[in-house]
Amino acid sequence: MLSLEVDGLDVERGGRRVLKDISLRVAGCQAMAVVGANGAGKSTLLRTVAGLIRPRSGTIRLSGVDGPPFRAMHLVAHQNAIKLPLTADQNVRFWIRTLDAPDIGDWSGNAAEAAGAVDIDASIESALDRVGLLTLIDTPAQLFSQGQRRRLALARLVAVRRPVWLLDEPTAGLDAASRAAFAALMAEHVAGGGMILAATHEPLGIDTVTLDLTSAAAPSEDAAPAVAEAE
Ligand SMILES: Nc1ncnc2c1ncn2[C@@H]1O[C@H](COP(=O)(O)OP(=O)(O)OP(=O)(O)O)[C@@H](O)[C@H]1O
Repeated sequence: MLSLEVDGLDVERGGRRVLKDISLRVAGCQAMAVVGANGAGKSTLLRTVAGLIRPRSGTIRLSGVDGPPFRAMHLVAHQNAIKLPLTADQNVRFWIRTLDAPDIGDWSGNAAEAAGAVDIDASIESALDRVGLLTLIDTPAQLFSQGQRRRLALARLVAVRRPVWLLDEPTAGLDAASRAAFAALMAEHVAGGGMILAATHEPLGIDTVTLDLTSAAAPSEDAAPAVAEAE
């Protein structure tokens, strides 16, 4: 059973305590919205769970997948991580070739996918279609608007199936129709056994449990630990 458990996480950045005693539990089929004021530590939490920041103390345990945890996760951060001179097709093709991880096991129950039996061209088209970019498949990303660049970044989630989505303000810059389409995508991911941990300032349009980091932004010694449990 897919499960993410974070216990007693303390993180310092620039010599300052940013997260203090954060604990959370999320299982497969669940989504958690991480909320809080600017600077509360939402991005820091996602980056720490992704293994990009070493915590001062605390534990992060992902169970229910084979192989190293980072290969089971997608982090879509503020930076879109797309290659501007490449077309939409070439960007998605690059992700499939570099990020595909058949060694994480059959977490979604799709044995063909887990065995790597996928058609790359079909995967690219389907991913771009899901984010409304199929008509721009051969257009270089540098000609895309900011919202289109964000949608291309999100296409990675469809093109390369990974069970844990760490999303940093995923709907920033998206219009209403794109937000609704992405909400449908997140709902499908969760219904298929996946997990979402999303930092956000706005409702995601799916069922979530909430972890509010506001109290962690200026921790005092007697502050209650921030704990969220997904039921
Ligand atoms: N690279 C860094 N070096 C030092 N301090 C940092 C760094 N990045 C962030 N911080 C500090 O860590 C704290 C938390 O930042 P973080 O980006 O995690 O907040 P956030 O809740 O995601 O904010 P926002 O809602 O504005 O995106 C802030 O006080 C910030 O100044």
